[in-house]
Amino acid sequence: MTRLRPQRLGVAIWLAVMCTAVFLPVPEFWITLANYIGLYSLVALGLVLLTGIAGMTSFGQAAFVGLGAYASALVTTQYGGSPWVGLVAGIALVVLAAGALGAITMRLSGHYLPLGTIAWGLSLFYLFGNLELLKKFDGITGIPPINFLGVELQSGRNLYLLIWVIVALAVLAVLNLLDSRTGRAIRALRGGLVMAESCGVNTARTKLLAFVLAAVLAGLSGWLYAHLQRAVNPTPFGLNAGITYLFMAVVGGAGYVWGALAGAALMTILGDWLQNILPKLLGQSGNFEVIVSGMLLILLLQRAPGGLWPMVLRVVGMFKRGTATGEHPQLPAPIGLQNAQLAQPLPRRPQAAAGSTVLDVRSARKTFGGLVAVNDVSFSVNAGEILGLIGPNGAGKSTMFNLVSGVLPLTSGEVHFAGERIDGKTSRALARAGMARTFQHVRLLPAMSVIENVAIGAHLRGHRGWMAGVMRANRIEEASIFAEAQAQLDRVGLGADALREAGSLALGQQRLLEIARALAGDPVVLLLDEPAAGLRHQEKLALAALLRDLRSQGVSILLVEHDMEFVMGLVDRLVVMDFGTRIVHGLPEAVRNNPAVIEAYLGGVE
Ligand SMILES: Nc1ncnc2c1ncn2[C@@H]1O[C@H](COP(=O)(O)OP(=O)(O)OP(=O)(O)O)[C@@H](O)[C@H]1O
Repeated sequence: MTRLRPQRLGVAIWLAVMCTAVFLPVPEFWITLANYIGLYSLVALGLVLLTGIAGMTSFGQAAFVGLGAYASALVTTQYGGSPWVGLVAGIALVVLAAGALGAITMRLSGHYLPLGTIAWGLSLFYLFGNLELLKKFDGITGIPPINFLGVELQSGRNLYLLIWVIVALAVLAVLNLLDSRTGRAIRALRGGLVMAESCGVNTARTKLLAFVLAAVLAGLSGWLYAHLQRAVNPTPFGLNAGITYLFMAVVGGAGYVWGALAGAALMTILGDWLQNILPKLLGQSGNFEVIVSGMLLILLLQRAPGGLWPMVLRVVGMFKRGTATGEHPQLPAPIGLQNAQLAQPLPRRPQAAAGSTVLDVRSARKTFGGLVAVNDVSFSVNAGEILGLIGPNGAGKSTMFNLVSGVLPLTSGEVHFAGERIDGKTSRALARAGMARTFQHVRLLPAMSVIENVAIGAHLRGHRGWMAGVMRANRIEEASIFAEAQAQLDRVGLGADALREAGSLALGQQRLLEIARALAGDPVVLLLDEPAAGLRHQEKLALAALLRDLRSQGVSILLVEHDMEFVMGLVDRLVVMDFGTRIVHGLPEAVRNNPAVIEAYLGGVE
């Protein structure tokens, strides 16, 4: 039996408390407030997924709430359908609309993305208000209540249980999703698209998925809203509401599932309390609560930039630290580690025959305007060897690395990998073909555990989708991916740190972690971009020892490095670049004594 993880236990306890509350003699007003918190939580939960976790800001979620609400209102009042048919119609409409809008807006980046969401948020609002079918700004009235197992959910008290069970299921679904192969891909978007793609994640599809799922949660909230209010009009689905939803997610802690609930509860209760108390204090009525709550929320965000939930976690952590042993804090074990006994070996790709050419760069050229950054450079990497590519600052090494790894297109020339021409292919296609890389400036997900970071590297070795993640139908695959990730961590010497936060590792360990992540993809060749940069002497020695080990296990490595001493005792062959040109290549000792190298490279070094 699977142990209940703290998060899941949290859902169970909280749901039990919420469900018991309705049977106590609590005032009707509290029930109404709790119902609205539930509805807002659903939308904020979608925003946590979309904005806090996937890193895409949307001001337009209220429009999806409106789509869910109007669809059910229309189905039930105009076509005589049941609210459940309305729910199906609403979700279908939201998926279609979000699919179409997301396909356009998710391509935007920077401030264009939020502006894009504002644009379609406004468009949908005015669509609701101008369509005769939807009774324009007057809206639709006479919406029937939901009938659940023969019971008409007429009152707020009746709907309360349904709302909170749906919220609990949604929280559980998002928690399950995030602890799955697709969830890690969504989280990887935050680490930069180049990193995610180099691990084989289809970033465009993953962004769209996050967008549609967030919209579905909003649509679900809209459906409940329509049957709670029994009337809909465009006002609650406008831009103001969109901003408020985003505020809820950010104030609660946009990076945390529980932050959605915290934010929705805080803003709803605070707004209501201020609305009651301010007229009494000020002796006059007006919308003062909007001004005061705005100021209070700014203050809160100043004190706690990550939102309310991280503050709660810190307080809980303080209590925990009292009993801690001084070890590094451990993150909860992902589902893949909890079911370790289910693990099966992941499929491995055929490795290249020893000595055969795995990577062949032929007259690669790259120009930036008039500057020739890489000038017809050729070299090859053989199976089971370490080839060093070195050169002084500005020699063109990074550009060469980007040409080989599919980040930059070649101006001319060819790159062949495992017998196939690969220039022009995406990083993702190269990952699929067996090329894995690390980054000059380490690119990890610092808040994620070490082992989950490595599991992202094995993305292409699994295939279960988001639904399997949500339904937990992925246990065997998750266990297999995590067994592989643990094996790679053991291989680089980080086995004992699997559940540490990746961001808490020293730089040298972070570089080892990147190598483990690359190895988790079962690569044919490993491309390392200045792995020794910024490392202390001991860390360099450990890294060199690891690379020697990997070579002895048959791994082929292209090592792009600035540090001459680091590569000398390590690589089998060296290629030296200067001013974009290959000036020398050969065995390390011969290269070291070559006058051209001494002049171009060592000449400038004391
Ligand atoms: N995107 C770009 N646009 C214009 N010029 C560029 C671009 N990228 C690199 N360059 C130029 O190409 C040349 C080679 O740069 P590159 O970063 O590849 O060198 P490097 O050998 O990796 O240097 P370092 O060790 O300092 O990273 C430099 O003159 C650099 O200014």
